[in-house]
Amino acid sequence: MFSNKYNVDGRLVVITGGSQGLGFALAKNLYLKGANVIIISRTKTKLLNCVEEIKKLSQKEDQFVDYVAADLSKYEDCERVYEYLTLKKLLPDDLICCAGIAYPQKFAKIPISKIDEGIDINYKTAVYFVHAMLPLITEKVREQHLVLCSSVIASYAFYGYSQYAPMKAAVKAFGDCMRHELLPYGVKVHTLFPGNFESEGYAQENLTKPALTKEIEGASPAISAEKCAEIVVNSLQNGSLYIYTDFIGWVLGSFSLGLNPREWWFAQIFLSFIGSLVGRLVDLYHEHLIRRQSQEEAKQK
Ligand SMILES: NC(=O)C1=CN([C@@H]2O[C@H](COP(=O)(O)OP(=O)(O)OC[C@H]3O[C@@H](n4cnc5c(N)ncnc54)[C@H](OP(=O)(O)O)[C@@H]3O)[C@@H](O)[C@H]2O)C=CC1
Ligand SMILES: CCCCCCCCCCCCCCCC(=O)[C@@H](N)CO
Repeated sequence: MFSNKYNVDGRLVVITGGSQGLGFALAKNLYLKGANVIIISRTKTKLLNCVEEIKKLSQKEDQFVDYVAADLSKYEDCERVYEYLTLKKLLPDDLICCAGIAYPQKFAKIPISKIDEGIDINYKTAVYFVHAMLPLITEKVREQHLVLCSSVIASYAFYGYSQYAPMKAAVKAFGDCMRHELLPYGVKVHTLFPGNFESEGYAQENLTKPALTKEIEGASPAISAEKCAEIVVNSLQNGSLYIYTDFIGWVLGSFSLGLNPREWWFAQIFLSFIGSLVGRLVDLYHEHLIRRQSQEEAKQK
C-alpha cells in the first residue's frame, strides 16, 4: 500500500523507554535526521534532562521534542498518553517500544517481585501501549511503522535468563501477530533482536548475571547504544522486518527461521542448514560448561 522507504525527516516518532539506553540513542539519532520525537518513561527528572539534550541537536526551526512520564505497564497510563496525543492533535508516524529490563540470575535466586517486573516491563509495556495506540495507527492516512524490541535471547534461551527470555519470546510472537493484523492498515511491524549493547540497564543486569551466563553470551560483545541505534535506523530504512544488531544474533536468527521473515534469503537458508547440523553441538558445549562448573562447586564445598 505504501512504499518501503522510511524517510525519517519530518516524521513524528514516539519512543517508549526513551530516557536512556537504546530508546534515548534512537531518539537522538532520529532527531538528528530531522524527526520529531516524543519520549516516554516513568521518571520525569530523567525525561526532562533528555529533552534538553535532544533539543541541542535541533536541525530546524519547527522541530519538536517532548516527553510523557508514564508507567506503561499500567493501562491507565497508556490511555493518558493517548489523550495527550489526541488533545495536542499529534498523530504518530512511528511507535518504537524500547522499555525492557533483565534480571539475569539463577531461577532459584530470583525474587517473585523481579519475575513480575519482567512481565510488566518487557511484555505489558509493549502490549498495553500498542493496544492503547491502535486508533492512532490504523487510520490508513500514511505509512506507519511499529517497532517492538525483543532480543537475540528469543532465538536461543539459556542459563541465567529465565526471568527475561520467555518475555522476549512473547514480544516476538506478539510482533508476528501484529505484522499480520496491521497489514491491511499499511502499518509495517518490525521486531528488533539486539545483541548486547552498553546501557544503564546493561550495567545493572551485569551486577546479578551469573559467570556462566557471561561466558555463554560472550559471543555477543556489547556495542555502544549509539552504534546499536544506528544499525536499527539503517535497517528500518532498508525495510528489514527482523532486525539484528550483531553477527551472532543474525546467525542464531538464521538457525531458527521457521516461517519468520528472512533477510539475505540464501545465506540464511544455508545457515539454517548448518544450524540444524551443529546447533545441538553448541548447546551440548554449554551443557558441558554447566556440568563442569557444578563439579567445581561441589569440590569447593
Ligand atoms: N542492553 C542490552 O544488552 C539489550 C537490551 N535489549 C532490550 O532493548 C531495550 C532497551 O534496553 P536498554 O537500553 O538496555 O534498557 P535500559 O534499562 O537502559 O532502559 C530502559 C528504559 O525503559 C524505561 N522503562 C522501564 N520501565 C518502564 C515502564 N514501566 N514504563 C515506561 N518506561 C519504562 C526506563 O526508564 P524509567 O526507569 O525511568 O521508567 C528506561 O528509559 C529493552 O527492551 C531491552 O530488554 C535487548 C537486547 C540486548
Ligand atoms: C555457531 C553459533 C554459536 C552460538 C553461540 C551462542 C551465543 C549466544 C549469544 C547470545 C547473546 C544474547 C544477548 C542477550 C542480550 C540481552 O537481551 C540482555 N543483555 C538483556 O539486556
